[in-house]
Amino acid sequence: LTENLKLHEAFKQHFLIGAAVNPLTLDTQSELLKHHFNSVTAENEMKFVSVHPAENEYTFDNADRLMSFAKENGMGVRGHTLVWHNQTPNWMFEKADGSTVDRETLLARMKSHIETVMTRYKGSIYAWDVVNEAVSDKSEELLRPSKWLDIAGEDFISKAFEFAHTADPDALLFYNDYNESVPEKREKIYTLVKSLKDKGVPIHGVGLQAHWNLESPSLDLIRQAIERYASLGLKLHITELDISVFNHDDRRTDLKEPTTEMMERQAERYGQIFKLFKEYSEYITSVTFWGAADDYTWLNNFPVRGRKNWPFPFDAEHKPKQSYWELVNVA
Ligand SMILES: Oc1ccccc1CN[C@@H]1C=C[C@@H](O)[C@H](O)[C@H]1O
Repeated sequence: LTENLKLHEAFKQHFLIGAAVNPLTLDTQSELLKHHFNSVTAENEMKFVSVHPAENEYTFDNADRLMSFAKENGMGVRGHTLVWHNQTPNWMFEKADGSTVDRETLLARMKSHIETVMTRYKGSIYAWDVVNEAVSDKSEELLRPSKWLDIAGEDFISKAFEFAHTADPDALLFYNDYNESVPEKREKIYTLVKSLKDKGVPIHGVGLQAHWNLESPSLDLIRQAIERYASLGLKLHITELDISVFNHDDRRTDLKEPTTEMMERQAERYGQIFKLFKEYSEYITSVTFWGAADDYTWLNNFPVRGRKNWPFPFDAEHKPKQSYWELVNVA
C-alpha cells in the first residue's frame, strides 16, 4: 500500500485529489486516505440534518472529528452541503404548531444555519457546496420543486450564497449538481449559474458531481459540460466521482464480484476521464471521489438497495485496481 505512487502526488500540478469520508471509513480507510488523498468531504456529517437536528441544537462531533483528521494530515476540506432538498429536518419548515413557516422565518433560519456552521470552520474549509441539486430533472421546469422553493421563492438560492459569503468571505462558494453532463440539464445549470453571476451573487464555482458509469456520459458530453461551465469564468470542482459498473437503468443483482470486462472497461474510462480533466486543469482545481475504495460506496444502495458495486480505483482490500494504474498512467 505505502509503496504505490500517491494519487495526489501524481496530479499535484493539476488539481487536488479528494475522497468523501464518514465515521466508519475514517477508521477503516485512514491509511489509504492519508497516502493517496489531499482533500476530504464529509459524505453525510456536515449535512443539515447531521449538524442541526433541532432549531436550538447543533451536533458537530462527527464533523469536528473529520476536521481534525484533515488538519492532522494536511488535507483540504470541502464543505458539503448547506442548502439541499434532501437530508434537511422538517422542523426547518414548520412553526411550533406544525404549520408551514413563512418566507421571512425560513430565510432567517437559513441565515442562522449558514452563519453558525461556516463560522465554526472558517479558514479551514476551502470550498462549500452552498446549494446542492436545485435544478430539476424534468424538461418543463428549471428549478426542482422543494420546500425551500415553495416557501422562500427562487431567490432562496442567491440568499444562500449571500449569507455564505458574509459568513466566510474567503471560502470558495459552489453550486453542486448531478447529471451535470446531460445536455438538457447542463443548459439549465448553466442558465441558473449565469443568472446568479450576472446578478453579482458571490458564486465562485460549479461542482460537477460526476456520478458516472462505464458507458455514460460520453467523453464528448463531459468535454462539452466542462467547456460550458468554464465559459462562465468560474472554477470547476469534480465533487462526487464514482464510475458504477452498472448503467443507471440496469437493475441486475446477480453479481458477487465485478466481471473482468467491467474492470477492464472501468480502467479505460478512468484513464480517458482523467486525461480529459488534465486537459482542463486550468479550470478544474479539485477532483473528489465519492468514497475511496470498493469496501464502501453509497452505490451499494443506490439506485438498487443492497446491490454491491465496485466504482473506485482501489479494491475492497484497498489494493490498486487496473483503474488506479490507468489513472497514474495519464498523470
Ligand atoms: O446521483 C443522484 C441521483 C439522484 C439523486 C441524487 C444523486 C446524487 N446525490 C449525491 C449522492 C449522494 C449524497 O451523499 C450526496 O450528498 C449527493 O450530493
